[in-house]
Amino acid sequence: MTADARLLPVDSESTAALAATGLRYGLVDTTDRTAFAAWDQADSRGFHEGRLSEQTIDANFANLAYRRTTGVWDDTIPDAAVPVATVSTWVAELTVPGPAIVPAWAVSSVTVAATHRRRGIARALMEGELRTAAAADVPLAILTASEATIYGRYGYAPATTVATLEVDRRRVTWAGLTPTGRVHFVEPASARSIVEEISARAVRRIPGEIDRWGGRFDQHFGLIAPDSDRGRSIRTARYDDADGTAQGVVAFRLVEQDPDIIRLEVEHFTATTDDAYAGLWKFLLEHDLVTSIRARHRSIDEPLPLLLADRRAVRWSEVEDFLWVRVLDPIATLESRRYGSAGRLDLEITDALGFAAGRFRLEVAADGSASVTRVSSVPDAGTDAAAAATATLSLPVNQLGAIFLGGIRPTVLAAAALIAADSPETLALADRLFAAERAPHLSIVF
Ligand SMILES: CC(=O)SCCNC(=O)CCNC(=O)[C@H](O)C(C)(C)COP(=O)(O)OP(=O)(O)OC[C@H]1O[C@@H](n2cnc3c(N)ncnc32)[C@H](O)[C@@H]1OP(=O)(O)O
Repeated sequence: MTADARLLPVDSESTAALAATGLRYGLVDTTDRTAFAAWDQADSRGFHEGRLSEQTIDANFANLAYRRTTGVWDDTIPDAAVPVATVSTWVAELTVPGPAIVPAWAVSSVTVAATHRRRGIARALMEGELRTAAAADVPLAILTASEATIYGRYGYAPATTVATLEVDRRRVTWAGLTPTGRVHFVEPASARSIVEEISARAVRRIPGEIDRWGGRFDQHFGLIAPDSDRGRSIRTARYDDADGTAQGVVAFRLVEQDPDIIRLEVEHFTATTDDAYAGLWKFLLEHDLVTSIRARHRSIDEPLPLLLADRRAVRWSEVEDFLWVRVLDPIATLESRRYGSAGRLDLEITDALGFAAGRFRLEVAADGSASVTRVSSVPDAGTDAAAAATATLSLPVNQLGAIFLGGIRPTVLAAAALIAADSPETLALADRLFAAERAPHLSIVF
């Protein structure tokens, strides 16, 4: 794999397709602040956000310059320095069941200007980035989607689910374990100075999480504009275990909707242990005067309700698809994770873009490790008795991405006719194999 994906040239096929319509596809020089600022403003406009302040551009320039930053320019428009389309990508570390880590081509900032939409620009960019990722030997691509209808056509499918959690604090009686450590209020800059190390440990425990970048913590902790109303409203606290080692960080703000209704909004929550998880939640719930606590992008199998005397004090809403996965290399992708049981399964994969198409044999050992080989798509029973006898799951590449992290069972996808198995036993085997140690969860938008 390339050491610096940022510098790989843009895909030649997409360059030619866009040039045929008078558009120029290229990389942004992320050492050039002026060029980066034009791209950053286009990205913000594409997401219907306001003009970025110089302070925000400075922060993005400092934090996001490591990414592969691409744009499409139309030299015939008045403000030709501002791209009419944007995408940024980087090689992230995705945690997979095991847990283990696999490099993933993270795709973000996909925008096309309202003046240039629906003429194939996004398709050229999405397909171009997939070809670049595959050529760089990155086994899969990932994204979080603004709409659920955009990315299936490129071979992505949702692999994790998130929900918003809201606690009615007046109903709370703590009934869970007694945390062994202590919570300390710390200033945001102090929390920021320790969170990277704590977060690195936390995300490696949870399939579906990716490694973080500094700017995301700055946002959560209000440090991009610390003197703004939002910056000043952020409170941060640290959880130290019984030995005094920091094991968690939380950032939150209090929103007064009415003198009698005060909501505590969780902006950031990292815990590396069950003890730290309980300690930080107990602390948040112990805020007198607060009526409710709201946290977005939480896992659907949070233990929080089980720590309270009245589990219905916790309500869930906005249960949505979150991390989308697109497999490019089935062998490297499937071999990167551990499986729920031993067994052998053939996967007959279709892929309109060609990357992952073929028949692949997944053989899982007793320790959950896998070896994957490409086998003939048309097995000859005479010469390949194993292929003829092997349980076979037939699926489009999207659905391979869906089941990869163990977030949805093959049986459920088969019930929706999205995948097919040669027998009910094959489906049951696929369910057992792809089961993960916990529900996969990504807790940030990117
Ligand atoms: C990972 C992320 O960054 S998620 C963020 C995505 N971006 C946004 O939501 C910002 C606002 N939206 C936009 O900027 C644009 O509308 C985009 C990027 C979603 C689409 O850009 P366009 O250049 O118009 O798309 P393009 O013309 O290439 O369309 C390609 C295909 O996607 C379809 N499509 C495009 N946008 C949408 C949409 N919003 N919903 C459903 N289908 C869509 C098109 O119909 C077309 O279908 P087909 O080729 O299968 O017939």
